Amino acid sequence: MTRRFSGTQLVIATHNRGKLDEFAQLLAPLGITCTSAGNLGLPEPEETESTFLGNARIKAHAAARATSLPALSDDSGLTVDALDGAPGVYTADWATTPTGRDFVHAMKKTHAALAGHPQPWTAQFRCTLVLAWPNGHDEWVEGTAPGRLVWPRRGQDGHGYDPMFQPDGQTRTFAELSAAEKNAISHRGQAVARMLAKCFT
Ligand SMILES: O=c1nc[nH]c2c1ncn2[C@H]1C[C@H](O)[C@@H](COP(=O)(O)OP(=O)(O)OP(=O)(O)O)O1
Ligand SMILES: [Mg+2]
Repeated sequence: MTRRFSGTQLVIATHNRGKLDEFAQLLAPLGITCTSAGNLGLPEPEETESTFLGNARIKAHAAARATSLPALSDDSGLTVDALDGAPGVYTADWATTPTGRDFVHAMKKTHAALAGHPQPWTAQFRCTLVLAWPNGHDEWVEGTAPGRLVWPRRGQDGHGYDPMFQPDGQTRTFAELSAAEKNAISHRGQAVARMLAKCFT
């Protein structure tokens, strides 16, 4: 049986500021109090699974256990068709440098991997959301945003790989869209809509 959320407090199980800002906007209509794992100072769990769902479960259950509150996690990434789905669950790892995460580095690495591959460089942003309760129950949904990678990268807004991702039906990249425009079509926006329909109605 699908379990429904009936509380007044929810932990967003992320340490990513860009995701958190998007969740704040997407969940604002619910009128519930949201805190985040990052702002609570919870440790960032190791993402040791090989699927988005597996890693989303790790993050949601860790935060739910630590806070005794329901927790919503997001595991997401970019799958590039010409790269057989890479970077996929390793999308964040491609940003790793000796001095921390650097998404300009990650985008350059992605562009370099596409050398010799004909355009369009079709790709998808994918998001799996897990809502976990302290007793160990969870519910999950997915969202996908199809599009293509562009180079040079364009736009100042957004986060992560947004400047090199142009969603289908748009001439602008995610980083050139307003937050509301991105949320209306993004992998995360679609997954949140599905989670709201599944567990918050
Ligand atoms: O809308 C997006 N716009 C641009 N880039 C994005 C987006 N959504 C995911 N991404 C990229 C960033 C990160 O490199 C990876 C997710 O990795 P992922 O482990 O799920 O997130 P994270 O480590 O940044 O934060 P956390 O695990 O604390 O939620 O995909
Ligand atoms: Mg992560």
